[in-house]
Amino acid sequence: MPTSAPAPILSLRDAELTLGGRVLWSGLDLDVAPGEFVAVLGANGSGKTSLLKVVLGQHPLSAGTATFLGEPVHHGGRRIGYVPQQRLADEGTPLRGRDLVGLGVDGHRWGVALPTRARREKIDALLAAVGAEHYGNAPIASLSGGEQQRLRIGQALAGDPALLLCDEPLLSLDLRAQGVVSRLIDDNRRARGFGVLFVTHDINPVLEVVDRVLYLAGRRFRIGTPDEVLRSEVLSDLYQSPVDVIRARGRVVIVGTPDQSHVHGHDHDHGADLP
Ligand SMILES: Nc1ncnc2c1ncn2[C@@H]1O[C@H](COP(=O)(O)OP(=O)(O)OP(=O)(O)O)[C@@H](O)[C@H]1O
Repeated sequence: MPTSAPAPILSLRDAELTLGGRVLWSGLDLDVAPGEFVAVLGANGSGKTSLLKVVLGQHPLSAGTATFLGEPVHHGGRRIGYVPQQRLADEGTPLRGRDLVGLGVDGHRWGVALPTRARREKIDALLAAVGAEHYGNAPIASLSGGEQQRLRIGQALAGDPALLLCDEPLLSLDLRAQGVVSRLIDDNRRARGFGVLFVTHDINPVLEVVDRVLYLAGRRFRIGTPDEVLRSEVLSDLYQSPVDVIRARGRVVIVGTPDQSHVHGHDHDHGADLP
């Protein structure tokens, strides 16, 4: 008997987003299945972060629908984890690693505090899930970018998300930490079955773990596997100008997009992230 595909956790239908009088994208159809890892790529200003904000109920669509677990998306919806685009913690912040994770635990209790011991055990379990048990008591400002990102992911997992939204979580991390954080998200989505919508300007650190890519450019988009989307003819058509996609040593390099800073694959070779 044929088995039917599981219902998507997130569905956008004929979705259009207008911000500041400008249409960022339109006609967007996107389904994210349970456990699926979707990377969101595209030029600066193409509306990647804004897509996450639509899912968070912070930006209303100008047309179409967006549903999460069968209900229209809305602000403050439960079971969506969010790792925001943020720089490293300020020097002098008094928060320890476990306090950061604890904010996630408390944030999902809707005013009903957990007993102290249960709360501590939950935080310990989350620290272990992200491999951060050794620095739970360290002030977060003393931790590396990769260590802080682990804690942020632990915080985002506190609400048992069905969907994890990540906005450039690898920014400012070195190559090794990018690999560690990517694997951590991948391991947890496999173990816990949540879907992932992962905004990134560089596909390479997650190329091996993504199921599909959503590429936004010039109000339009393409969705498919990396092999289907990251092709010269597909991106040239999307950008309406010649773009070359080069595969070299397992990496994808995209050359010729109108947005000059958006060149995948060059940045890490030089050990620095482009903005
Ligand atoms: N609240 C808002 N009101 C008006 N315009 C906005 C608002 N939020 C974002 N924008 C504009 O919408 C466009 C898309 O922004 P967004 O942050 O989604 O792009 P992005 O694809 O994530 O870009 P980047 O790769 O540079 O982070 C930008 O031109 C931005 O200035």
